Amino acid sequence: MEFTPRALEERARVLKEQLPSLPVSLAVVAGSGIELVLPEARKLLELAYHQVFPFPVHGLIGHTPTLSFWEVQGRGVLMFHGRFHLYQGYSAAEVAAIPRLAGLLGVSTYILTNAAGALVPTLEPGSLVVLADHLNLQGANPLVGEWGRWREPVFPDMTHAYDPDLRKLALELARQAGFAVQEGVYAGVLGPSYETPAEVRMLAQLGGTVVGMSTVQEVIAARHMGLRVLGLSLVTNYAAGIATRPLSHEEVLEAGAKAQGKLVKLLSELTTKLVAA
Ligand SMILES: O=P(O)(O)O[C@H]1O[C@H](CO)[C@@H](O)[C@H]1O
Ligand code: HPA
Repeated sequence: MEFTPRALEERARVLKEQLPSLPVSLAVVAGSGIELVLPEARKLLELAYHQVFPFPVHGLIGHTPTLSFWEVQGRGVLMFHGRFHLYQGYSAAEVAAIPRLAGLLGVSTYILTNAAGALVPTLEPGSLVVLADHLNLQGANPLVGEWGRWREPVFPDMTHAYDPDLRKLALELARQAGFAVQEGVYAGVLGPSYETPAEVRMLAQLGGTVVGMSTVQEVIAARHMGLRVLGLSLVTNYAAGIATRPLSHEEVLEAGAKAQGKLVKLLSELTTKLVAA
């Protein structure tokens, strides 16, 4: 069955009845190998994605597909553990379902994390990139067709897709959490094969800093929903041709696990600051 705006709106209505009745201000999405918890907050509820999204959900290694609901200073924070990717066969609308649902549930700020490859040799694995912009090279857009007509604007401006104030705050807090951190541009490709060395050189020449197979559809949909967006790329590996050994998803997951302590610290600080704002 086709996934329609009506189906998502109906699911949001049902979820609102199931979720604790706290004002929800923030959603956080965990990328590949990134396990997120909020040590100083209370987890009030956890739902499997098949209970959350009105389309068939199939998993991917490195993602535990659940939505958890946390209470932080009397406010609700949604944590999406795992995302949908075009290369898994999901449509652009399904990939964009996470920010759209978050928006329908009342979220105003959308923080996404992802695992990404470094397009430049100076960016070491383990470091963090606060996204300042992106290149959508996936040949898809979640606003095509009826989803684009679902709400205004039909032609959303993407000049400040990644919120400048959130970027500043994230840079400061990431340093405090112990990350080597810089701003950069996310090159979003389709995957699931990793890039060739020639593609990596091209992406760097196009202005990319890191490369990954997610994020851009979500960010377009989030901006269409009027959400403020913060994008954080954990550099899990050097991209092909810069790396001295073959790329693997296992290496990506390992790098996520290694950075977990710092990521949890950063996300805890960010959520505390943002719910209070
Ligand atoms: O972007 P996330 O979902 O973190 O995952 C990244 O890691 C996977 C490749 O190892 C791809 O899915 C890529 O996009
Ligand atoms: O090198 C990469 N390329 C594409 N996606 C990725 N996700 C993690 N690392 C990579």
